[in-house]
Order: sequence, then structure tokens, then C-alpha cells
Amino acid sequence: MIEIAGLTKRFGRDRAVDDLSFEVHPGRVTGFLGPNGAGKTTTMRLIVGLERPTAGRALVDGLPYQKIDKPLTRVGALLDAAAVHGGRRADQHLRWLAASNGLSRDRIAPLLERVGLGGVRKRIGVYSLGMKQRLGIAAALLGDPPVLILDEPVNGLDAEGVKWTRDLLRSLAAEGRTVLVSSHLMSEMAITADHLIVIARGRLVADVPTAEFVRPGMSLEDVYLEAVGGMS
Ligand SMILES: Nc1ncnc2c1ncn2[C@@H]1O[C@H](COP(=O)(O)OP(=O)(O)OP(=O)(O)O)[C@@H](O)[C@H]1O
Repeated sequence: MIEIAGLTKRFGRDRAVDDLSFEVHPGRVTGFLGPNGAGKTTTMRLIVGLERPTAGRALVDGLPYQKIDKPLTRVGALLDAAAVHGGRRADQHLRWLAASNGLSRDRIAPLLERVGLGGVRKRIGVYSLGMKQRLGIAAALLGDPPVLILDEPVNGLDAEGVKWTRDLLRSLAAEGRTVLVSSHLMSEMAITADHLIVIARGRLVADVPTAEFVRPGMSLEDVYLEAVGGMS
């Protein structure tokens, strides 16, 4: 479970995240929605300790990320799929990650199969965007964490890649994991997420089951645009 309470992050005079409070529960996909610049990435970076909050807290299973022992076994994150060494192969990248975090190598081969990269011998540098996203998801799953945080995992993917990612997210939630996935596309989250957290300008706009976000006579996209438009 992820708990965000009074979370605020200022960059100079700008509040990227502004007194945000919400919880993310296990066993379901939680969509984290908001327009460009709403503060989704900053919130995710705060959860995994890559930024320090100006105020408030972000806890994973009751602890701030810095206090978690063997963090990759508690929370896996895909924040920037391009942030990998292009000269390595996928198995080498995951072996390095496992060794540097004291994790077993046993999960590497089945994980590469699960994300559709089994048998791929190419250097990561020549991977397509979709392949890099799949490798990033494998890295997030390396420590078999109960909590997963994925920043825009379907951005730029083709229809097959989008469907594959959606099915994977749903199966990870069905395994009982806490899955927080950001997007700026309401249409995609409407069919992927069980629950929605919507933010705009760093502030909470909605925290509702996806089915309850809909209003009579309006599409989810219309409700979303009205909600975030009202914040700008
Ligand atoms: N390191 C930084 N220094 C200064 N400003 C920053 C920094 N990181 C983020 N910001 C600002 O914080 C705000 C929120 O950005 P963030 O990337 O969290 O939004 P987002 O919802 O993830 O947007 P997108 O959908 O475009 O990725 C933006 O105004 C951005 O310019």
C-alpha cells in the first residue's frame, strides 16, 4: 500500500505537488491521471526517494523509501525506460541490477519470458521504445515487489504494446500487488484502471472507483476534461 499525506514539492516558487493526500491499495490497478505538468512524475519520484518533499510524506507499506531494507523487493518502479546502458543486453542489464541489489538471478530468465524479451540477444541501444518499456517493467519486477509504480508505460506504444501492457498490469493486480500507473490519457485508463486518482496543478481533483467517475450523458473523457479544466 502507498500512503501520500500532505505531500508538497516546490521547485523555486513553483508548487509541482501541492498538499496531495491519497492512498493506493493492493489488488487493483490505480490510474494516476492528470494533464502534462500536473505533477504525476514528481509524485512518483517522491515515493521512490528520488526527490525530497518540501512538506508531507510518501510511505510504502508504512515506511519512507529511504528506510526500506532491500527496496527493490518492496517497490518496483519504471520511471524512465531510456535510462539504461545501451551497450548491454537485457540479461546483462538485469544481472547487474540483481548483483548490485543483492537479489537472486533466478527470476531473470522467467521475467524476460514474461515481458516478451526471452531469447532477444540484441544490445539495448538498438531496442525499440516498446522493447525498452518491457525491459523497464522486467527491472521493476526483478525483486518480486508487492508495490509497482509505472510512469506512462504506454506512452508511444503501438496498439499491440498498449494491449500487452494493459493485460500485464491487470494480471499484476490480480496477483494482489499494488499497481500505480500514470497516464494523461483518460481513454486508456478507463479500460485499464479499477480506481482513479486525478490531479491537476499538483492538487487532487478526484479519488474514485473508475466506474463512479462517469456521469450520465457524459463520456469519461468529458468528465475528466471538465475536472482538470476547472483547476487551470
Ligand atoms: N527538477 C525540476 N526543476 C524544476 N521544475 C520541475 C522539476 N521537475 C518537475 N518540475 C516542474 O514541476 C511540474 C510538474 O512536472 P511533472 O513532470 O511532475 O508533471 P507530469 O504530470 O508528470 O507531466 P507529464 O505528463 O508532462 O509528464 C512542471 O511544471 C515541471 O516543469
